[in-house]
Amino acid sequence: MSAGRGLIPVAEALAAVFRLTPRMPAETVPLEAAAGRVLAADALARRDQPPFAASAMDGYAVRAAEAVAGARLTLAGESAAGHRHGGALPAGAAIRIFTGAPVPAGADAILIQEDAEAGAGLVTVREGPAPGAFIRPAGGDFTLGERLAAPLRITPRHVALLAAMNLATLEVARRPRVALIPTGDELVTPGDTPGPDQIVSSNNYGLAAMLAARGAEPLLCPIAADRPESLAASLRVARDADIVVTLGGASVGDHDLVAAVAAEAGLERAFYKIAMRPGKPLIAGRLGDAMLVGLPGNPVSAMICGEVFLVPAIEAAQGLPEQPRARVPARLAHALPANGPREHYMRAVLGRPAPGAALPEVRVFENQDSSLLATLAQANAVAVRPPHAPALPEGAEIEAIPLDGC
Ligand SMILES: Nc1nc2c(c(=O)[nH]1)N[C@H]1C(S)=C(S)[C@@H](COP(=O)(O)OP(=O)(O)OC[C@H]3O[C@@H](n4cnc5c(N)ncnc54)[C@H](O)[C@@H]3O)O[C@H]1N2
Ligand code: MOO
Repeated sequence: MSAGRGLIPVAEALAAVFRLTPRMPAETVPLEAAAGRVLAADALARRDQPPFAASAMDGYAVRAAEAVAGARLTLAGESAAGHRHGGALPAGAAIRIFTGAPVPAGADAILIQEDAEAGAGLVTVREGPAPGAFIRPAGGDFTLGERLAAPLRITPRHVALLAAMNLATLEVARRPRVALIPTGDELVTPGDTPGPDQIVSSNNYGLAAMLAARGAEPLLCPIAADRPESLAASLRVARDADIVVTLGGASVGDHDLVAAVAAEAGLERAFYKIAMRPGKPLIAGRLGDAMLVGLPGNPVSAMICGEVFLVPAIEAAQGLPEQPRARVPARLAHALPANGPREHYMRAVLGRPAPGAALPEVRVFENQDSSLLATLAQANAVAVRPPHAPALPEGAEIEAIPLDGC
């Protein structure tokens, strides 16, 4: 089906963005700075964990065959976490032991203290443990050389594991530097006093937050005025970044300068104008060693193009697989009209399944005007409609991209 006059399909545009995306070299960071970064080389455990058979409970290390109900065992010493008992367990004896302490040689079970009575150098067994009870075998968690394979986005759970593996530093992909250049005489910085015809620049801040959450280092550039020299100067400064993102000025109006000024600056354009709503005037290409992405100015267009193109690019730049945003199937809570020629990314709220239904329910905002940031903030997903999709009744299945871990 036609994507609409000369507009390229979203999937093709994303494939081009992946081809343009620069891949980041590895750098070494301390463990405490590793969360959120992408592991660039396999991390290998530097020891077994636990490094010795350890007690899982407070009680007595015993031989299960001797520690039967009614038996009286001689108390022969103590093993605490960090201070093992020097010798082996003598015959007919028990060794006091605490959680995390090494199990003495000869012991094969832990008699928990609730099942014993102690006094006068003796331990009387109330209920005997099964062989192996409450002993964590050496290497039961992981063993020397066991690996956490790259590439991998490091979560707090991985940080705990990497610390236990005795790794103080890690090889991770460098953060891609993303220069964000807002354009337009109408813009002022948040906190400034706008003139009567001015508005506050929002796209650069929203995108900086979005991309930083995916591991990028955003660089907030000054607002470029609607004059070619101003934008050209911004591009000269920004091209040292890995990814240069212009905001606004992408369309066809007399003051929309990005395509012309970027071409003048040496942009090797990969595409301009895509079959996406919102986001039609998207531009991408290579500018020196950087990828340039020219986002539309309408705030929702910029943010949704950020989610659909820049988030996957930032992940790929850090060595993660080239993947479009994950979609989930959902059930429409209401009917939708037929779609036009552009793939439509509709702000929506994804909720629980309706009673008796398997799929989550999705409600699409009625007003999808690409200037409305309030509805974007209320949305937790975007429902996606292919070009020329037919009208859908209530209850029809539709795909949605969950946002922000929804
Ligand atoms: N005749 C046509 N007009 C328009 C077309 C078209 O095909 N033919 N496309 C429309 C579409 S779709 C979009 S999207 C916009 C995109 O235009 P630009 O990328 O050139 O964006 P601007 O004109 O610079 O700005 C649009 C709008 O967004 C506001 N804006 C810009 N930057 C920011 C910012 N950093 N923070 C907040 N708001 C921003 C700007 O003030 C405008 O209101 O073009 C349509 N027009
Ligand atoms: O593509 Mo524009 O982004 O429809 O508003």
